[in-house]
Amino acid sequence: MMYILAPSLLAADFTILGEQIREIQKAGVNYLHIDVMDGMFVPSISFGMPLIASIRSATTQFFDVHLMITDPIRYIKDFAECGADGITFHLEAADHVDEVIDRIHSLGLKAGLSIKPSTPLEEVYPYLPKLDTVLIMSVEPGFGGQAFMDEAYGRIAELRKYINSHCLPVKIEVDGGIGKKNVREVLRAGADICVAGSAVFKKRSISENIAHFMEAFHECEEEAGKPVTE
Ligand SMILES: O=C(CO)[C@@H](O)[C@H](O)COP(=O)(O)O
Ligand SMILES: [Fe+2]
Repeated sequence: MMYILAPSLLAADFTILGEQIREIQKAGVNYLHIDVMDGMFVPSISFGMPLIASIRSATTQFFDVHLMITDPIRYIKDFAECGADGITFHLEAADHVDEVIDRIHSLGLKAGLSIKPSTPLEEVYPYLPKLDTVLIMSVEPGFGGQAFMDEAYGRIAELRKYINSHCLPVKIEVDGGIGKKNVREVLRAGADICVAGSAVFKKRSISENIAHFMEAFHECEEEAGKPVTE
């Protein structure tokens, strides 16, 4: 099991964005989580295609685009063209979820489906065989820097149990309020990919912050690899 850290660009310092992206890559992290908000599906507006296209030329990292937008099918092609490697959209925002997944795959990208904290987990089950990732929101989507909602642990564990029992290769991504204090619990509950904005970009240096995550990842990887003894 190899865990993935997905630093969320939303918390970056945009005056030195290029430098910060290089620092993440230098620390060995090959993923960037890019939150797109439209002011409709969520109250806030973040950034869109021009920013993604601009940073695309600066890095080979996997661009994990998290669309918090209403009716996402309208923009899948645009996000593919500006450099997304994977697109995750919200189940609550799409009328025809299957169609959006198919559109993402037809453009050669990984497809992810996200649910808000109040959406019943079972609603993603019918789509699991087609998906590359499920993104469990551990905060209300819309803003960085919020506190992790503890109810997410049970949802992650339940989804992990379902995925394993059906032998599905889909990955579990968890987004919102993850830091060095709770990352181990998130992984133990069953996450594969941890999104972290504030905990990567704020307080200490990016490289120190990433080192804390890597330490937790290694510990939990060892734990998970251990034979179970009773
Ligand atoms: O999608 C979202 C928020 O809607 C997230 O990706 C946040 O940007 C994560 O930030 P932190 O909670 O880690 O600060
Ligand atoms: Fe996100």
